[in-house]
Amino acid sequence: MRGLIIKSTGSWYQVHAADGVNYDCRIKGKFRIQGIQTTNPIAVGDEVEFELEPNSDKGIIDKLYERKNYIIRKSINLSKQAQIIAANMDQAFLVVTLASPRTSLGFIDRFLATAEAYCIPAVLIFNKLDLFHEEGLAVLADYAAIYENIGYPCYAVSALKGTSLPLVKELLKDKTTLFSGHSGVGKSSLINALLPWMEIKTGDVSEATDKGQHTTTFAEMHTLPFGGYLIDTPGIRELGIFDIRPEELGHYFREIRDLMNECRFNNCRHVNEPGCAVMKAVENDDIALSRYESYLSIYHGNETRA
Ligand SMILES: Nc1nc2c(ncn2[C@@H]2O[C@H](COP(=O)(O)OP(=O)(O)OP(=O)(O)O)[C@@H](O)[C@H]2O)c(=O)[nH]1
Ligand SMILES: [Zn+2]
Repeated sequence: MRGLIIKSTGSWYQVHAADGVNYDCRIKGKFRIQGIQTTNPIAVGDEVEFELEPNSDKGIIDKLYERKNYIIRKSINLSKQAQIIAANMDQAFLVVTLASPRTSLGFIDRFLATAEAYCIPAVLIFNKLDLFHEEGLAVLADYAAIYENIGYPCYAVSALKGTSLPLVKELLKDKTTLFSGHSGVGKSSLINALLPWMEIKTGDVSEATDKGQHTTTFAEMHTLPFGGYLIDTPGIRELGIFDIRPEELGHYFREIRDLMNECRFNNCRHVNEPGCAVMKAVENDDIALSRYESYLSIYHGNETRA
């Protein structure tokens, strides 16, 4: 039977099958992504084929269907190993805030570059709108403009007051959506406000995440009653930029990608080359300086964290 992985604990997988029932399944055999060693072969969002064991309601997964996309992160303690966080997403929402704890533009740009690399359309949700007055609203509009100008939809919402949440709900309908955001931006509050029956824990306490324990965190997939799925990534602070070679990075900044053919040298790094169309666009304010700075920061391997 064909099914969708909706939960994974590493050894057991919950499969939502074509008959509408959820089955607990194990894996048989090896599932490998070419060239990447993974600590978990299958993740939420994966489409699989499974068979029930004789006289049992438990199943064995024996086939993994090709993925449309997937996100992985490096395991810090096991070099070269990666963990697949989720697969087959239609879109990724990054919940951010310009209130406290403020999301840095560098963090946003890193996320967007990663989403580009994984071929997942990204949307920015600016939360805590209720805390802004005139001046703050102007800053918010400036920030949103940076991203809307390069084609990323932006929504300003308040999880607390419910502002603009129907719009966000509409975007979730019939789609598989990944929710990300660093601790304290109100991601759990937002999910609870959108889907009150889910009762995800919220609070100011952020669990002390020891980087060595990455392998114990799994994404959670929730079925939406109005159609679609929401994938929450608790404890995952950022998607990480997995093995993007510096010379590829320009491809993952949309506005840089659009201009790179106009640089004098076809191997231009857009760092200090003469005749660089990207640097010229930054000078002319056609490319936002903050975006270019993020490009340079990632290019030079600067691991700035929000
Ligand atoms: N003013 C205001 N506060 C909010 C809003 N959304 C969330 N908060 C507050 O922000 C804090 C963090 O909210 P959470 O929903 O726990 O944030 P989170 O992003 O899930 O963070 P973790 O639980 O650490 O992953 C809480 O004190 C919330 O009450 C909002 O729209 N407006
Ligand atoms: Zn250039």
